[in-house]
Amino acid sequence: GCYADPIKAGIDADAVFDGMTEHLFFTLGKLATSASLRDLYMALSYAVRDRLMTRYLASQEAIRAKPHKTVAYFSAEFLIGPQLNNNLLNLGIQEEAEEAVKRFGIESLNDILEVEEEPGLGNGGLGRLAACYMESLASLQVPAIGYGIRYEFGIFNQIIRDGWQIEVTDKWLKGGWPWELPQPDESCFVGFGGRTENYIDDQGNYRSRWIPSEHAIGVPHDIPILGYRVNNCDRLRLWRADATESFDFYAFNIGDYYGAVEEKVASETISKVLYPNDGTDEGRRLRLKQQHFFVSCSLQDMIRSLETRNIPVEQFSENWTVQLNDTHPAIAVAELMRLLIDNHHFEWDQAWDITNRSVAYTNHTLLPEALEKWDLNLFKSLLPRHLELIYEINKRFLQQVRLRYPGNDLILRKLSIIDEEGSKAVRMAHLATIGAHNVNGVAALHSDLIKRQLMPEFADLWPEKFTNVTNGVTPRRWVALSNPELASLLDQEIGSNWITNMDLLTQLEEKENDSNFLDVFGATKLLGKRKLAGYIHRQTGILVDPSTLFDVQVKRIHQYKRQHLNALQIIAQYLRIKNGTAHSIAPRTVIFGGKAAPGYLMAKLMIRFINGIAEVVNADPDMDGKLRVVFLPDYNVKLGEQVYSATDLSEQISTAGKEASGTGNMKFAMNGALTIGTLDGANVEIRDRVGKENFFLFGKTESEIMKLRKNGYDPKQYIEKSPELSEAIRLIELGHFSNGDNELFRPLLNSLTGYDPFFVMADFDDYLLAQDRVSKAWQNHKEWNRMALLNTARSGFFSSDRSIREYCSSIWKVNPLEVEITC
Ligand SMILES: CCc1ccc([C@H](C)CC(=O)N[C@@H]2O[C@H](CO)[C@@H](O)[C@H](O)[C@H]2O)cc1
Repeated sequence: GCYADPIKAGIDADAVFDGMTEHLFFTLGKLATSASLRDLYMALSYAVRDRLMTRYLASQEAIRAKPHKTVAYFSAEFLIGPQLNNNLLNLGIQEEAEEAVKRFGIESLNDILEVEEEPGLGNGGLGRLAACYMESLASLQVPAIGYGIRYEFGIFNQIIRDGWQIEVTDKWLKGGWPWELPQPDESCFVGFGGRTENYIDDQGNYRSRWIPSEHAIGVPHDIPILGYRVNNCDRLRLWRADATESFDFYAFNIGDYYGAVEEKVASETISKVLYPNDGTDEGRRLRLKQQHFFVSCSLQDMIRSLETRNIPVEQFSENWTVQLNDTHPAIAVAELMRLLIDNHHFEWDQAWDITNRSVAYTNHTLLPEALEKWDLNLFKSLLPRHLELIYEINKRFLQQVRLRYPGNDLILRKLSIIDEEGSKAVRMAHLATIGAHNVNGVAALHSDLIKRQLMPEFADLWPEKFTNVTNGVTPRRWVALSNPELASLLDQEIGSNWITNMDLLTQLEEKENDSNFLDVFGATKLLGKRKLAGYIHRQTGILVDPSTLFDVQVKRIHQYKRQHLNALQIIAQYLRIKNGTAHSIAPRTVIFGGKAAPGYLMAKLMIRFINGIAEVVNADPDMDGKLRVVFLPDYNVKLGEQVYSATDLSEQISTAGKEASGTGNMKFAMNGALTIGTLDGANVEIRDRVGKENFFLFGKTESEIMKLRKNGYDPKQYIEKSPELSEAIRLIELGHFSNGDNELFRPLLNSLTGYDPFFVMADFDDYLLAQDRVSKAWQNHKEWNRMALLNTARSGFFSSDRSIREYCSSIWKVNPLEVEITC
């Protein structure tokens, strides 16, 4: 059924206005006359949420009525970003909302959108990919649930003080968040610690069971994920941890007030905060607790949904397909076995068959320090029953390996889930790979390196199990929402179907020599740059000229992403201008953005280094009109929406073989930025598709880096060979960018001139040459716009709709489900 009341469901401006007025009055207890911007944001959000509900409920009803295989996307992170404008776009009522808010005397809808708090429930690439995938699943009408954790505090807010990153707690929930629906009656119990015991059940079967010493409750909070202009509205089910016993009266009565709330505090801590590391496994007990918590709640929830629909649990894999977003939810392999064997009394083989058929695993990084390995004792103390099951899984697996490689003990040690070297540990990537029916990388080169470098033995054992699905990004948020000028130009030029069929963009190629069109295309970029210039001035006080080349590197700060290589190149440009040898350099504004993990000191020093350079360059009159350097604080999804549509040059300069894919690179290309980059991750596929001539390539390939590493790499050789590089280093050593303090950047210099693990020195000269090619190309604006247009025209492949279609057909074997809404 549907809800026809116009105040709740009408999609014209009047109805939206009435809906807002009603929520102001009844939900927020405010009169329009005294409503703040935030009140109006909440009122509009509730009014929009009303208009999602019919689709939201109909989508669930459709599955209840006719069982349909559903995707369960398990991720410790979902970086969903601001929700209001995305829901207005996907409902198709942006204009109506614009008109409605104007009736409250508001300048524009943008003023309302600006006050929205974004849920920072992720660190970077992995979390944002999960969000793009959830939106594409709904837009492609594929039933899906994203299962994760409702962190009370998300990724920290970043402020820059005296050039240093300062972390500030992210209180995203303060004042309430309108986009979630708590469902306490669907809570789940989760155990931790304790012991296991064997017993004989009343049919005389030998069984094992877990006696946890600690429990927590998982309360689900559902967030509707509406597809673009379809009835399908999937959901994100995020678990909040609560105490089984929230107040201990006995403790209170004897005056032990802390004791009275101790258990509550302990349980709630589980979903208190997101771990802010983007690629370094810290192996903290609470992190493993978080992983088991949301995985157990989710699997219990999935089994319960079968039972409530009277579908036998035996048919789990026909009704659910589980995607593990990296190893963070890999405990799912053992937890599903536990639930099927201990709770539903399945025999081992049947339970394993169901698990193997249902689970697939995506790897997002090759960095050794990012591969999760849990200390055996920690694992045993927290999850004793799971360890027993993992031992059994491992035993049976190694039997297979022995058959395949008789007498080869080394390979047994290499493949075992249990790492016996040094302090014993549980290798989660091995558990995921053994338990899954499919393992994929996130770009062609990365998937190849998984087979050649990370898991050669597994790939040799199960070649068909290892596949590739190159990442993608949703064009709804990353073009239509964040670049409305380009979107309306596309609508005019090729109609509006591009937004759900990005391959249509190739029609733009016909316009590559249409200079009027190229001018209009260039003009949309300039509009974005003007907006960003305004934002930069408001945030940092730095005045930048939108007519300069906007050269942008925004992503998490990490040595392998080589923000310091970019910074060194800026010093070289600075020196050329100072020495009067900067003949043909393009006037540039170099923009950085990105957070460093709080414990990652070298990354934090890289931020200080960039700000040190910015201070000197921006204060030097010789640089006026030639060079400006900006570090944009608190880079997140919202800021990203402003940056991708305002960029001429996209910096994708990681050491070849280190960036699994990258997704920012795709967002830039879609919005007509040219890429300067290495043959790493998805850069390879971007260059192949947009055309080698429309991409500024530099740097050593992955195999050249391997050779260099194997044959012994001495960065000093490269410094000596490069006058501009050695001059730049000399200037840093003099303290030129640190007010004369020549100790401040010592650790950075020592790393670069000593071991240089990411080959910054080896790629410097080639990078500088590529930047010269950029400067030269920038001189000819028409030619630049032509290349930019071809990047947009040929970026259709990088839509997350294409990625999701590949997952659906090659891994999940699921089909779309039309959701009928009969009024
Ligand atoms: C255990 C700590 C930890 C936390 C996060 C991660 C993520 C896997 C890191 C991450 O975000 N990887 C990025 O995933 C993107 C989506 O596939 C890729 O585009 C990026 O190249 C990859 O770095 C690893 C380890």
